[in-house]
Amino acid sequence: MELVNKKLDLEQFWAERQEVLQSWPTGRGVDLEEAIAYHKQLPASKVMAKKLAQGKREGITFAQPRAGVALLHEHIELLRYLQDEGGADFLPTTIDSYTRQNRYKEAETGIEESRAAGRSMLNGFPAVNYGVDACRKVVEAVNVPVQVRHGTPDARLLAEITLAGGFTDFEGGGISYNIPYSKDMPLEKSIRYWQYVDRLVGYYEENGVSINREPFGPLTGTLVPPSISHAVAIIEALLAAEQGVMNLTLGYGQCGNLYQDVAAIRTLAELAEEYLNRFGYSGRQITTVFHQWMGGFPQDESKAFGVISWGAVTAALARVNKVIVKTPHEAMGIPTREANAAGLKATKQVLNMLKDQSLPLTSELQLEMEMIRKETRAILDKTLELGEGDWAVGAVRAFKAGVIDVPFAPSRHNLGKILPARDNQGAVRFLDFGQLPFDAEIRAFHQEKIAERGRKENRQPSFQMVIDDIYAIGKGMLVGRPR
Ligand SMILES: CC[C@H]1O[C@@H](n2cnc3c(N)ncnc32)[C@H](O)[C@@H]1O
Repeated sequence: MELVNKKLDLEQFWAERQEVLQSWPTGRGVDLEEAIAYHKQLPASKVMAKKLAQGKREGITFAQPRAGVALLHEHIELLRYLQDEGGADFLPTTIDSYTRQNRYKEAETGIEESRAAGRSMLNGFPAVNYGVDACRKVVEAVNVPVQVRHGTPDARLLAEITLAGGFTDFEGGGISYNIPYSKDMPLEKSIRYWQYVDRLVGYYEENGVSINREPFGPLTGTLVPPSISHAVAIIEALLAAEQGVMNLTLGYGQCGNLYQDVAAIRTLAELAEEYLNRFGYSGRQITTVFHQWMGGFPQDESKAFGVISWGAVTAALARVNKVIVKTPHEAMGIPTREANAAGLKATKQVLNMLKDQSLPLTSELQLEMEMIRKETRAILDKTLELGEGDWAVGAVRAFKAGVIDVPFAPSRHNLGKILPARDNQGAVRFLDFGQLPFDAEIRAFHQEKIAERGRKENRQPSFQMVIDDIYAIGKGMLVGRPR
């Protein structure tokens, strides 16, 4: 199938839906007209796009955890606990890894093993195996919007079932849920699968139901420079808008330097609006989400709370619409519900204490914003040129050429030539630009910033800095100083 950034026509979409809904027995439980009616009876307090709009109007930064377990009643109890004890403003349903790879048979086994063991033997909620009615039990058991969080390159059936099940937000995208999650899924395929997902959301929107879409901002979550994640997020927003998506939350994973992270959030919304309007997609609701540090965490729970709180401070000062919260069990694995709630409570304490404070627009902040604008525009404009005006084709060709290049990505479709490293203040810079389309001014800026660190550490900038930075936060630092 020739990839083209064009809204799927309904004939094509209906035909494909028959095949998608037959790929697992629970697909038979999806009735789109009935699902639209179900959504229309949901209270506004449970509709993500509406609550985000209210938060954006009132300048509220909402907090949301990640959470998902194998058994339906345990998952419901977990979400209720995170809502009531943790104070979650939005709830997730994190989907298990088998489901993310369309391996529903193994997910089924995982459910049976969990029942036998009396605890979750899956690392998330196997929504496809449970089907529409079970999803509705989850949505009806809580009082806040629930979002599907996962990492699925082919999320067509997962979207059909969870959206019919009353979830009002769906995370991911054809690039952001491929490059960081798969070894060998061609971008032509994953982008095309996500055009289906977005066309489904567009169909809900055309029938009066608002479903929010959230491209996965952090990507590999390890020292990803803002302009790289912004370029991917904005391309996914443009592809989604073409399919009729009207509500988008664009994301960014914390890097750790305050000015750079605040600059990243402020430029993300601004650049998204700029490109969406430039390409004729006006009237979209754009919100932002900040992910607390996505890289290696300290094992020590007190130190982990330090990292979580620093993420909360940055989210508050960036005035981001939503912050995704980490837990003090991050270094160990799936958190207990108490640890998950603790991360939420620490975050909300900081958000509440900072809601009446703001960060002045200092010259450092302005410089970081200007650099991110220049870099992101350079990547996006080159991508469109490679695509000869088509964003989907451009994205595929940009990755092949290394015009978009995600650090530490497992995908063989990612060139993997760039190298990030922190500068002396911990901001993430480029040690190696790979094939990125950056001019001499941008390159000189990064080279000087890293040279400054080299002078301070009395060592030549090298790959060793990258390695030191990857382990730094887990060891209680930000910049990976030499021992
Ligand atoms: C994107 C990776 C992030 O998702 C988190 N995560 C993945 N699965 C779950 C899960 N089932 N419950 C809570 N957190 C989870 C993981 O700890 C990491 O912070």
